[in-house]
Amino acid sequence: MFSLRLPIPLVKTPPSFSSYSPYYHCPFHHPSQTRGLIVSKRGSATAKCHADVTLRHDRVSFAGESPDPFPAELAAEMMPKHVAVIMDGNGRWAKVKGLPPSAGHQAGVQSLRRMVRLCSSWGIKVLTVFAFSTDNWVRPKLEVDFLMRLFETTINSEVQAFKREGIQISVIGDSSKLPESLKRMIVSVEEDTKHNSRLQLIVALSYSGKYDVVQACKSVAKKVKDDHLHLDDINENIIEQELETNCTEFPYPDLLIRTSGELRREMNPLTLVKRTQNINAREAALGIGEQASWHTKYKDSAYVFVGGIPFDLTEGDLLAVFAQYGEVVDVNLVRDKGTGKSKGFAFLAYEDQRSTNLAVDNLNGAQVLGRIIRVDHVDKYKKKEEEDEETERQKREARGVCRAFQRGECTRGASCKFSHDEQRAANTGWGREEDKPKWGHDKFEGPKKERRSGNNQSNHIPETRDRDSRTRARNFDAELDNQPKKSDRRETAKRWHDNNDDKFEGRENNSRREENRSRRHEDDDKFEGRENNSRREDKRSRRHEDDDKFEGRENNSKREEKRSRRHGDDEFEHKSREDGYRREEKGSRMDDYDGMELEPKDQRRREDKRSIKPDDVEFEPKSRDSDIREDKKSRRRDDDDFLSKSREPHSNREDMRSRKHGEDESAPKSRENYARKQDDRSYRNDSGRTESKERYDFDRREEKRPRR
Ligand SMILES: CC(C)=CCC/C(C)=C/CC/C(C)=C/COP(=O)(O)OP(=O)(O)O
Repeated sequence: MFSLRLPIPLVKTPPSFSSYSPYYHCPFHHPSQTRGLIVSKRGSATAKCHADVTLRHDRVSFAGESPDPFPAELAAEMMPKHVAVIMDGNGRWAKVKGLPPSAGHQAGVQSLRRMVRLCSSWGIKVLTVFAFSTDNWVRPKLEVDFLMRLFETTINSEVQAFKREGIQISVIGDSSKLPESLKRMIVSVEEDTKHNSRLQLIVALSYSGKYDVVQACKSVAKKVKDDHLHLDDINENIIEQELETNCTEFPYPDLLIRTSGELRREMNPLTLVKRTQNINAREAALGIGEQASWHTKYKDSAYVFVGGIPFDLTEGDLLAVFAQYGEVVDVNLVRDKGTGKSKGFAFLAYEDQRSTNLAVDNLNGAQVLGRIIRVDHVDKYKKKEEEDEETERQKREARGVCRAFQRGECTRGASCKFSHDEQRAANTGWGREEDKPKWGHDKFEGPKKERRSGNNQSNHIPETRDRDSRTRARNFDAELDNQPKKSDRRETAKRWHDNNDDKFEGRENNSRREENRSRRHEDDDKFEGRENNSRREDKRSRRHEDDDKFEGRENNSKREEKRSRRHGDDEFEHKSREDGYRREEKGSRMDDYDGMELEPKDQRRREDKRSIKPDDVEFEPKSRDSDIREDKKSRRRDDDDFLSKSREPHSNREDMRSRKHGEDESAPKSRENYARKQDDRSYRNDSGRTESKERYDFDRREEKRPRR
């Protein structure tokens, strides 16, 4: 909820898992080590290992038996009062380490222990941890159960320490969905710690901003209904009072940390300008010297970044402006290669690094020809070597033919990353695959199939949350390959795939299935509720069957174009800092810089709204409903994934999977069942056999997603 209020600075924290990893205390994986967090091994070996958790707090306690000394390099006056932490990245952390997600969550608890101890030692008054959002309920049941037990056991085992250390516990969120035992425990721990005042630990469980707004509205509405409040008296303050986040003296976090280390990259440039100005102002007010200043972090870089530069300005103009603070030895005004026009941002180097401090302090936020420029330090500027024309040409050719160029639509001219070779364009529809004759023949068979293949990891595995969860099943095989006895598993998998080739793999069979499916779906039109599905199927079969019709090809090539452009960007630009700045610049161009003069509060709200957008996209995929549906569909698969990824013998899983496929092939009992099976199938078939639906849906979403 608080995120609607403040432009909260996001801080990247490397996952701070020290040598102490709870996972290593799981006797199931590391029987030799059993100190600290004990995972009891009751019941079924595979299921219970991560489901029954007892915590022994003889290692790292929430509350600090040995308070951490305050770091000398931090200024006590500048410490945040309220720190909020989104506890994400557990799954990713575990995955990187080849561990099941449960191990990631357990490691998260250890991080939380350290955070509580630090906050308590360093005088931070409020720590909010976003542990489980309302969206998390769609996770596999097994994982949800595991987390609920983890919350309960963790908090329960620390009550005494909380009391002893003066830590107050408050839990916010929709408690109606929580298990009864957890609810009881929450009531009791809140009561037991309510008079503590050293640190308030707010645990957000089953919480989301929307949930809070809704419950606040209901509460206000009830007051109006009960005549305790008049309609005309409802204002922001009234709503604010009803928010659950208002359970503390300092409701608005000064610092928001995502433990995954994810950053909100596209922060509004104006916000960045103001943020730097604020830091400078506070440093000046506190009389912080050069040594302790934030500038010292950049003492090894003589480069500054300049954004928001009026497009008419030249290198000479920049030199004139920046030379006020020292001798400028390099100016890289970034220009479009094709048109030569300035892109509105530049990198400048001073001969004396200290000049960068002056330039940042004095020119950040200055107006140049009516635009507010942003000047900031550059951590590690890597001077881009100019490539000679021949190298560039070779790279372009290697990337393949520009699809837009083939359609006569490319507007990038010489700056296009792809080949504009007329001859190649005439011969090929598929970039690098130019050896084969393409038009009208094997258009869908070659690269496209390759692209569809779920096994091809290099093919842009989507990274957002929802997509990630949907691709888990597909990554499943790949993950297994990394497990011990790799070769055996590959063998088994190969044998299985070979055996089932007739049933599932062949292109011919695939298209026959598609035909059958589309034929069956024609009948479906008669049935209410199935219409959309049938339309989708129709489209799909049209794409497959109407090779001669250009429509399908065009759409497809448009998608391919988008995709390849994305690939191109990812490969050659995205990672670079320059690209980050470029995106910022796009944002800055859209900005109304008059905002600088605004009242701080209004200003903050505007910036807030802007800065929320990118994150919303990140957190809230386009179609929440459909994602939830898909998540539900994949729940069974996720359960398997969560439980037994690294333990269950591969052959067993392959067996199970083959049985599932066998069922799929059986005649559907009813139309509804059939439809369900069709949907399920797209998630079960890991190796791209029925990925067409998934791909199709994915492509649709991609097409709808606003381009940056
Ligand atoms: C007592 C108490 C409050 C304990 C906190 C326990 C804890 C660490 C909770 C976090 C649970 C969770 C859903 C994390 C998201 O990680 P993820 O699986 O979504 O990771 P990902 O972002 O990599 O997918």
